[in-house]
Amino acid sequence: MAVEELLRELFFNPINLVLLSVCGFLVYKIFVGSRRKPDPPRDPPLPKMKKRDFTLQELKEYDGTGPDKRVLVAVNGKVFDVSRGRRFYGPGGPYGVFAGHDASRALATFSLDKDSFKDEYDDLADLDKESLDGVREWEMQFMEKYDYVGKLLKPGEEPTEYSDDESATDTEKKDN
Ligand code: HEM
Repeated sequence: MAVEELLRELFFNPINLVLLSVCGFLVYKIFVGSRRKPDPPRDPPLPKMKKRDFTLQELKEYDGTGPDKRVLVAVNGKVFDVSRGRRFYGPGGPYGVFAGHDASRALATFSLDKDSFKDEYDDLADLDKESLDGVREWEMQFMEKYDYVGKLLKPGEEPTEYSDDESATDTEKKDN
């Protein structure tokens, strides 16, 4: 009986139905969608970016549609070069909405809704501790997988002057 109730709750509650459809769509995009057409020839990996900080506006230029197709995503105040995860974040990818944006709120709230992306700097001040812990965990995952390029600047914050030979790093050792 408990299983029956669970299934009824899962399939007849509209919120669960919406969540199930979103998950189904993402699984489709990640696994099935990418298999339908043969993989296009891989672009050679991009050279590492010179280290620099970004305003929210500057970040927007790196949405994967520029001449070098570079994709940057900000998570918890840090900007990552996610170009090697193009199948996730590139145009048409399941997480393509993150490209050139601050993905912190979306990751913290596990929502791809357009309300998760603000036009102004988002200080996440309204989020609870659990969501903020969540976004820190995502930040750590991005640190492990992608190159750290620089900071996402708060309004009025001056960009750091990095030395000429500093390029994006796999870890953030130089900042802490
Ligand atoms: C509930 C439905 C969802 C399902 C079934 C799902 C499934 C997956 C799967 C299978 C992967 C790993 C793909 C791989 O490594 O090949 C993945 C990665 C990921 N998902 Fe989801 N996802 C869902 C929802 C979301 C949502 C709502 C978000 C964010 C708001 C999200 C953000 C991510 C991110 C950032 C990655 C990591 C991509 C990377 O490695 O850079 N997912 N997801």
